[in-house]
Amino acid sequence: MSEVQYRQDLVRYARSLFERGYSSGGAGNISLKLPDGHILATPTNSSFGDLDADELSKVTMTGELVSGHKASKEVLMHLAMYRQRPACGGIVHLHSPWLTALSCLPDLDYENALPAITPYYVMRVGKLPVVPYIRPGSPEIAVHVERLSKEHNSILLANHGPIISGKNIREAVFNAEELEETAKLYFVLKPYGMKTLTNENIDELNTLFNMK
Ligand SMILES: O=C(O)[C@@H](O)C(=O)COP(=O)(O)O
Ligand SMILES: [Zn+2]
Repeated sequence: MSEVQYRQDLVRYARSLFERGYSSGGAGNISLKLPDGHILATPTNSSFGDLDADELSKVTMTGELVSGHKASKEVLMHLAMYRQRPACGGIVHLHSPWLTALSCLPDLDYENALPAITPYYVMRVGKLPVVPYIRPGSPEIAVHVERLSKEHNSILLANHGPIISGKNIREAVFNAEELEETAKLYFVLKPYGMKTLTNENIDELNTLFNMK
């Protein structure tokens, strides 16, 4: 695939997320790994709805701008995740409504904010650890993300939103969609209580269908 195609892919997935309400205004950022080892990211203050493929920020793995507009203020957080997950090819950070609502709950389990309520959530994500609230753009977020990324493809930033990775941008978006749906289910079920999968159920899924 050429770099032009990677750029078009990023623009297309961003627009799709925007049109379906996963991101609004200038919220969120996306990146992917290019075959040359550089990272292509959304510029700071850009909207997922109207990205220009030629203006995307191309940065080195240490964050220097190679071309395009100034990168997202969260680029260090993305780079921390790529460093810890060598097979990762795409990352999305969203302010999607259900996950952002989840990130604001007072009684969050910081080890795992979303229990194993469905098999597909277990296959794609499994566990969702939480980083305590830190202001957006702080390099300190990257330190926490680096600590958690080795074991987890998705992390929730308290009072902010999720950062979600995948083998490529398509998989990262699929994981984000599954996670957002699971957060929605969690809120729908919370007043009634919910039956979660057993450790045996989870082990079986991880053996047969691990997509993480
Ligand atoms: O919440 C924030 O301010 C950032 O995390 C964000 O989502 C958008 O920042 P930029 O990518 O720098 O526009
Ligand atoms: Zn954000």
